[in-house]
Amino acid sequence: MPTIVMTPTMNKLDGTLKRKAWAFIEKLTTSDDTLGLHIEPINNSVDSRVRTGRVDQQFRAVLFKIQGSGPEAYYVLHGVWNHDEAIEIAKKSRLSVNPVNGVLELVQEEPVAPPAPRAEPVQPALAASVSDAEQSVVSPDAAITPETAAEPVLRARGISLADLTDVLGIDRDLAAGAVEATSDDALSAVADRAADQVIWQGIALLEIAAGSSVLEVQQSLELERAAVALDSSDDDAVIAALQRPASRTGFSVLDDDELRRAIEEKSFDAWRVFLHPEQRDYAERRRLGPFRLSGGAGTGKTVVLIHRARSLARANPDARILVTTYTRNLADALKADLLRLDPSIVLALKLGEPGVFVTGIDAVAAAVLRDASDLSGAAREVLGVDAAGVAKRTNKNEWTDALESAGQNLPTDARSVPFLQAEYALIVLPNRITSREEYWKARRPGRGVKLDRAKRSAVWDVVETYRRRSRLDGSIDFEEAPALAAAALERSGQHLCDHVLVDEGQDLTPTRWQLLRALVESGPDDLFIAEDSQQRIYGRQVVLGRYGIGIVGRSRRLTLNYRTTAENLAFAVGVLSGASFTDVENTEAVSAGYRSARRGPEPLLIGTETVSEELQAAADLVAGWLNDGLEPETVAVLTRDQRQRHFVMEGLRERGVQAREVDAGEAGVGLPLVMTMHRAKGTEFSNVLLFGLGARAMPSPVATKGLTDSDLEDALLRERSLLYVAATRARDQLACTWNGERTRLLPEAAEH
Ligand SMILES: Nc1ncnc2c1ncn2[C@@H]1O[C@H](COP(=O)(O)OP(=O)(O)OP(=O)(O)O)[C@@H](O)[C@H]1O
Repeated sequence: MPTIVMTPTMNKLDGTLKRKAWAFIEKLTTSDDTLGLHIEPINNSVDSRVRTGRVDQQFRAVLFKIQGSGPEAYYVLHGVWNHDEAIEIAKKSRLSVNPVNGVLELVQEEPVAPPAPRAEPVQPALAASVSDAEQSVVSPDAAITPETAAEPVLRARGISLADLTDVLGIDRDLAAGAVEATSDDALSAVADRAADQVIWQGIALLEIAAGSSVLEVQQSLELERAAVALDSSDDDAVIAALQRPASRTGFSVLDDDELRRAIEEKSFDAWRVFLHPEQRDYAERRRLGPFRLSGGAGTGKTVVLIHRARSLARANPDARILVTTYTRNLADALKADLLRLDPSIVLALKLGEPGVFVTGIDAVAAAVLRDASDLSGAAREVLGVDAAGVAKRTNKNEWTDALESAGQNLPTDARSVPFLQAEYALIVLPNRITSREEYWKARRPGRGVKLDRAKRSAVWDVVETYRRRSRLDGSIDFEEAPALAAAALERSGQHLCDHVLVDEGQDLTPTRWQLLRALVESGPDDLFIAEDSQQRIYGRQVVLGRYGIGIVGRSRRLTLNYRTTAENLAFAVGVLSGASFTDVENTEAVSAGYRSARRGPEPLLIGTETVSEELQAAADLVAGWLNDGLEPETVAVLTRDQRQRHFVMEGLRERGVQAREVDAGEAGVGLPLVMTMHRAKGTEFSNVLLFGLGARAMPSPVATKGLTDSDLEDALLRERSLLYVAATRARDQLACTWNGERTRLLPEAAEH
């Protein structure tokens, strides 16, 4: 059976043609002699290995047959086109091994785009010199005087043509275009052009455009020099080149299972097969201890986590692997993605059994508590009581009631439910404080409000009251449950997992981290943490080192955004500007260097006078998108809270636009969706409308009411992050509406 190698173009077919193309591939997998496939070479083609095959009367597949020294051929599928176009494309397509780095490329002998202004050969040594670069700056038709001519962007950064061609292996014309670019936009445009030709070169130039050095690009794409000169005409060299990490951004050798599924589904998800070398490395390389993968929204952290779970499961089918995250909706989505990546993966039915167990972190706590052997010991250690009811969760109002009944002596800056809840979750529980005396002595780093002994006593009065009431009620709260579970595990000396992988780690609270730490023994591949501190919309900033999770030196960041267009990304990053975020290692989180592989329309910003006008604008936008032919479920309207979600649903309905209100559970298909920004975490849509971005609605008055100064600061940070999360859900078109004054969290941009 021949080996089938896919390129991304094979996924761009629609309708009947798609069906026929996959039927063609299916036949090809059995034998290339199959009657009717008409696999034929093309006269006068630049690559003698190119073939066309008959998809139907009108369409032809263009493919390469690589025989090599093995018994079976490799078929590299380039794409499917109308007969005449296919012949033209086949004639000029060449599979070529990059002479600098051994990466496989599919190139067109005649460039599709007009040649860059400076196409004549340049001696690499000379190209690096200033005089040469100066000559090449001025395009013949640009009326720019030497005084006004802008300096090429890359020259200012000390990057020469030779760096791009001879060190990185970038095509000479593209490299010439890049070194001549006098603005970031012009440089990005060259990167876009490169991506249309050879994907890895597009990524390399995008990384350069975003500020990476030549060495950094070399490392990120694993572009070390080819050890031997590779000969493109040698089939075995081509087959070897397929394995280079950067080749795998544009070519995927499907294994039997993947191929069978792709044929069944008549497509394959790019994220399943075309990983960036960095993503592949983070998914596959074994680590000596906890590993943190950070990165902006849409950079593929979840994709890496899912690939890593599979890789660990494949390496040891008996391993007990936990994949978890903060909310149940997200855990369900992770499970669905894991099964999409690999339906044969063995899911564990219970925590602690071999296989991959996917569930929300609170369900993990509940599962541990259900089976814990020494619950009373854990209750004594954490809560200072002999027994705790672990099946029931404490009512949210208990803190308010405890504050009212025992908070008379509290200082003003500690007299709020959010303050007390945070003090309990960040200090009391993780330190297992069970007495007033212990609380007096506790260290309280990062808590803002200073508390002397008397003030601490006043806080403790409320904590004690809260605990007493919960005990009478027979309940524990959502912070206590993981604290107890962690203590129970520690007392049992048992580790229920061999590997724990956490998504959206920034939202986890200290006791949840303690639980994760207790689930898995410290050692190789114990914890893999995907997180983005700038997307923290729950909980408080946490420093992992305080909970036995030492990451030092095992932290990496992804920066290439696969989801959002450059326009939406710039807008979303603008939401973050002016605020400072601290990550789980207690260092400043940065958003510099994020870049997008895609371009699209500018975000639409629509301010109206009245709320009814805003609803009308929303209804018009959504109706317009549907009229343009978007699949309804790829359109989402996001709101700040549930009340507004109902309001928008009603407003759209009154204006003739049917939509589906999404809360917990699956989003469903067939209608545009309306959900809160919180619910939208981890999802993505083609077009997204952020409704209600007025100054009075965001920051939310409810979320910021009655807070102490430092709590308010953190709440405002979370509001900003929430808007960032919401804005980064759009793949293509982002729109924002408000009535009256707009929120100050929005970055400055033109109104439409
Ligand atoms: N190598 C890849 N090739 C193609 N698509 C990719 C690749 N990596 C990620 N993607 C796509 O990019 C999008 C974002 O990926 P993912 O959800 O993993 O990002 P994330 O960093 O977890 O985002 P967020 O923080 O917003 O949840 C998804 O549509 C995913 O399929």
